[in-house]
Amino acid sequence: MIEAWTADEMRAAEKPLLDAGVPLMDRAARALARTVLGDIARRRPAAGMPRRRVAGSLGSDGLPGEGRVRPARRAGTRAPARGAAALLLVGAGNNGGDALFAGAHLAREGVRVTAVLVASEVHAAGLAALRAARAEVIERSELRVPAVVARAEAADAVVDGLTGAGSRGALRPPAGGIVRALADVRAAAEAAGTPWPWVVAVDVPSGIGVDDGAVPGPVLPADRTVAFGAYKPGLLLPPAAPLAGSVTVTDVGLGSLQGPQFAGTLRLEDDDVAAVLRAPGPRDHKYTRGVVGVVAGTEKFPGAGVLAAAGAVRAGAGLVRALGPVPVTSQILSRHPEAVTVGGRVQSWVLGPGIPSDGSDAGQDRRVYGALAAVTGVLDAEVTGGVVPAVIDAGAMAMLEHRLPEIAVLTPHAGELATLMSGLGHEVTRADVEAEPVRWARAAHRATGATVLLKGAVTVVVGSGATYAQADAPAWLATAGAGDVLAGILGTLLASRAADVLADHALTSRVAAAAVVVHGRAAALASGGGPVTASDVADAVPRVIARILGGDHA
Ligand SMILES: NC(=O)C1=CN([C@@H]2O[C@H](COP(=O)(O)OP(=O)(O)OC[C@H]3O[C@@H](n4cnc5c(N)ncnc54)[C@H](O)[C@@H]3O)[C@@H](O)[C@H]2O)[C@@H](O)CC1
Ligand SMILES: Nc1ncnc2c1ncn2[C@@H]1O[C@H](COP(=O)(O)OP(=O)(O)O)[C@@H](O)[C@H]1O
Ligand SMILES: [K+]
Repeated sequence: MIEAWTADEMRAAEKPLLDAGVPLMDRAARALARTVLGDIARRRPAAGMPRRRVAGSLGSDGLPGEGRVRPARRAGTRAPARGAAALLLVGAGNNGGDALFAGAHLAREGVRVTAVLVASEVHAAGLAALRAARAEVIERSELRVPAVVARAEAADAVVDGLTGAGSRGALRPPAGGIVRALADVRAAAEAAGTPWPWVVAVDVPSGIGVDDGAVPGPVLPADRTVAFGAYKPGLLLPPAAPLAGSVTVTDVGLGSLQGPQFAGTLRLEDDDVAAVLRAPGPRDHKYTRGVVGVVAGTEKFPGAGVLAAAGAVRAGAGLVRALGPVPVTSQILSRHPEAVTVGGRVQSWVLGPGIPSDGSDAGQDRRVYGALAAVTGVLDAEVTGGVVPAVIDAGAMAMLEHRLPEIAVLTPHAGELATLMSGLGHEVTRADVEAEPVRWARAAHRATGATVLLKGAVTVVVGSGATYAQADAPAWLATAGAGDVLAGILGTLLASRAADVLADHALTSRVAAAAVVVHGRAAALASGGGPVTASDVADAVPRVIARILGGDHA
């Protein structure tokens, strides 16, 4: 499990260490420099490769004689980053201090380092160390944006040490102007397929909301972020998370300290998902494993029913009851003959994929209302079979009449969340939700009572406890029907854990996050770097679950 620490939690944890004289910044800077050196070396294979050295002249055949070839030096024994250029963007605080000390290490390794001081006062000891290592310094008073951009373009690596955990709001000038210019040039280079230096962010990409993942102004997207001590929430949460590139957490000595007291922002890893998945034992039978009721698909959109059923079946439901008009259920049966199309008790519901709320659905809306009565407990258990968890997707989100329990999971994408919240009296557009997904997912949880799973490149799950932020899927997953498969997978996981989530409603968000991981991993496995269909994703689910349960992580 990845557990993020907020800026305040980091400060509280580091204080006793700093008071005791633990050299946190020195450790941070060394780790940062090591990472930058490694990245530069990897990106300059010619410099890092062992080189055979030929002595004397060639033989008459044009080849050097064996005796005249000196053995290659082992890779890594030369300083592969020697002669490379690094540009440091240095802000006023400790984040800039980390960059300056790291720059001194880089300069001693033979890297040509230029530090751009973006504040009039920077970390004094760091600047002294950098000057002692004979790096070049561009003072705040000499700053010209075009010249900084030109330096960046000529560099092998850019180290972003403008702001870290002490950042507040959008980057102010001149940092903001420089970052906007660099981000624009980077975007243009990427669009044109031209090379651009490797960007390493110190602790966080400067300008992101450290605690909430906001992107209030310009941010230079990083290829790698070297985070000190722990992930910060903004490295996990959208929309900032993708700007961090790949995140390396460096232990600066906080490792043994207690983490956050309250569950804040979490990301599940495979071991955590394995603990949620319930593999059947010898005493299990299909009813103990969990029966999933699927009300999905209409004559207009039968495929959504097929895909939701596929997700449920492939994720290991004991039984899937697919309910709907014959033209839908016959298609589901032809693809999934193991499903049954008669009603009966279920341990979870999957409601809404492929059901428009325009009255054209041959009774699917009535089935959804009936199931929602079971989920909310507004009808007697003797009528409904009792309260069970549910996935409420697509059209079913427009049919809510009562406050929901946390065991109900709403699964909107940003557009659907905007519609849902607008219906509840909040003026909110899709763009608003995309700009502040966690804020609006939390608002939806408060307004409806349900667990809210907001889909996107980073999917967030919000209930009464921690916020989960999962980024397990390739962008190829953004394809029609992928959400229907997720609804089915989640229905099966909720059915298998129904007793647990009924006993502790707050567990629902963890089960939902686990379903997102299974779905994302299945997309990655099915994709292999290329396009996927929603059906491919469903087909890959059994292999992904086997790998996760077997500890053979996909
Ligand atoms: N917690 C840890 O374990 C460690 C933390 N260290 C570093 O310390 C950093 C935190 O240092 P600080 O508390 O000094 O904070 P920062 O270095 O993040 O930033 C504070 C400075 O940035 C300026 N600033 C803030 N918001 C700005 C904005 N929007 N536009 C322009 N300037 C802005 C402030 O005026 C202030 O001068 C961490 O991110 C990390 O890099 C490391 O040195 C050592 C290990
Ligand atoms: N850029 C992206 N990268 C990774 N996954 C994505 C991206 N965009 C969307 N997804 C995922 O693809 C799925 C799309 O689901 P949804 O929007 O409900 O589509 P549909 O209604 O067609 O099934 C969700 O699981 C979502 O998290
Ligand atoms: K930074």
